Amino acid sequence: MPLNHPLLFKSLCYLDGHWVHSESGASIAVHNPADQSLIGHVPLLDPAQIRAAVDAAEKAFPAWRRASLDQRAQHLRRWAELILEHKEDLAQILSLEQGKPLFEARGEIEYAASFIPWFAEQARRLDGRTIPSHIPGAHLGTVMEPVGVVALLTPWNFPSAMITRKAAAALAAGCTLVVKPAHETPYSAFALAQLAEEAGFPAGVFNVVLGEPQMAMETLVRDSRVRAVSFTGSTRVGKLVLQAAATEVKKVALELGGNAPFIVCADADLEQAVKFAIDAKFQTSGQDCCAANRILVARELYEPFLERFARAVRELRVGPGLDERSQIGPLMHQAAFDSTDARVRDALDQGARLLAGGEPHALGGWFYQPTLLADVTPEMRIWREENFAPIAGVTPYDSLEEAVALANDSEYGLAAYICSQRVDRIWPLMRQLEFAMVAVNGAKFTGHPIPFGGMKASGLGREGGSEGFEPFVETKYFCLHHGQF
Ligand SMILES: NC(=O)c1ccc[n+]([C@@H]2O[C@H](COP(=O)([O-])OP(=O)(O)OC[C@H]3O[C@@H](n4cnc5c(N)ncnc54)[C@H](O)[C@@H]3O)[C@@H](O)[C@H]2O)c1
Ligand SMILES: N[C@@H](CC=O)C(=O)O
Repeated sequence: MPLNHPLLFKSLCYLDGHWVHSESGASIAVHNPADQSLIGHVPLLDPAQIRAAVDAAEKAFPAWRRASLDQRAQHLRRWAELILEHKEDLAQILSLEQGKPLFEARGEIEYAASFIPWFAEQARRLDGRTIPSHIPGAHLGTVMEPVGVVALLTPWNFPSAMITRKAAAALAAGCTLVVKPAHETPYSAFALAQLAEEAGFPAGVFNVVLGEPQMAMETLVRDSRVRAVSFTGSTRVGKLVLQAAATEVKKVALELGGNAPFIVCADADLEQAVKFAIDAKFQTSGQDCCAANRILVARELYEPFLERFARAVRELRVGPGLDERSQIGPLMHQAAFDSTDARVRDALDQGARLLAGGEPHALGGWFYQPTLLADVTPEMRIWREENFAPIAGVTPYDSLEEAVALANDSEYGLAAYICSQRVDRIWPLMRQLEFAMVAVNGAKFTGHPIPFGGMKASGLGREGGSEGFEPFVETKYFCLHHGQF
């Protein structure tokens, strides 16, 4: 792939300011999900090399935490500038390895960069407080301290933004870090490390490792020097991270799966609701934790909504992410493709009505037709499981009470959507939904200033917003006995 900045395409891990191979020689192949062609091989480090990354981060921590906020912010701002300067190259790399359409890849790079200056600035407000004393002759207060070395474990669906959303907060707070990206999409992580190096971060502050996933996670999480772990990925693996962290006592932040309900109220503007549903369901080709997976439509609007929605789904253009015309890319791997098809078959076997798609796409490989299934019921896999694919399921409801009960019928609690023009409906609905983020009349709601996260099996903690510092800082209380003068 011709890049303006060829050094951004790196096939090595980044450890203590050096680009390293695996000492054991182990590596893993990375494929383009659009055609399964080989992109390259990347090193799989062994536990000793992963511990060496923690050594490096530990060694770099004292100087990094002592640096002034402005010194840290200077590196962070330069990193963000470089990311934006090389947006096109980064988007090409991202689309090549992840498969998302280029317009979304460019959007992800802007999104990824946006967290960095924001946290650099927001760190100015990591202030403590004074406490009116209950002890005679003592002065009481708090200061915020960085926790130390942190491990950041990230998924393949947002290979750049899930790193910067964590790393910007951790670095601005004064922590040093080890990133372990998904092995399906390591090149975006290595490119971010290359730009971190160019931005002048001292050696050891920012490290990127890869290894066999469970071993790498356990090596990092069970290391007592790693004081916090921030994980984004599936609920299944999130539980493993929580178990591993339990052997140590450390901070854990989990950003996990979702199964978003999308409620179309009887008063909704139909055309707007259809557009909003297309955006909310088919972003990231449906491989998005916030994807609108359970679309609930008031019975009186059900058939007109389905007719318009089916037309819009059929118009979605499927193709390789690197083709500028594509709106929907391939699924990430064979397992995702197989489970997508199995969920469609299961829904059809149980009586769902097929209104669009329903088959593997003619492009072959891991492309699947954008699919619309009506009359979906809670017994179907497509309802119960996180539906990480370009497949929409729609269900009618007869009362708002029923809509709330259906919406909350999920182990997940990440994002939810409401379409209505009536504030007397929106407000009570918003309050009753057991979801941590609710978007009303629009699919775009994420961004650097918001507390992104989930309740129930969707996670612990929040990322972005001022809440995003929480995993990376400790409140230290002091009691200074100064006598009576
Ligand atoms: N809540 C959020 O902010 C958010 C954002 C993006 C993705 N996600 C979720 O991520 C999931 C998709 O991403 P994914 O498939 O990469 O998730 P995943 O859980 O399979 O992988 C996430 C990370 O865990 C590692 N991993 C995989 N198996 C492991 C194991 N057995 N032990 C230790 N580590 C392991 C992977 O290499 C990767 O780095 C979806 O569930 C999606 O909803 C959530
Ligand atoms: N869309 C989410 C990522 C979920 O997969 C985000 O904005 O962080």
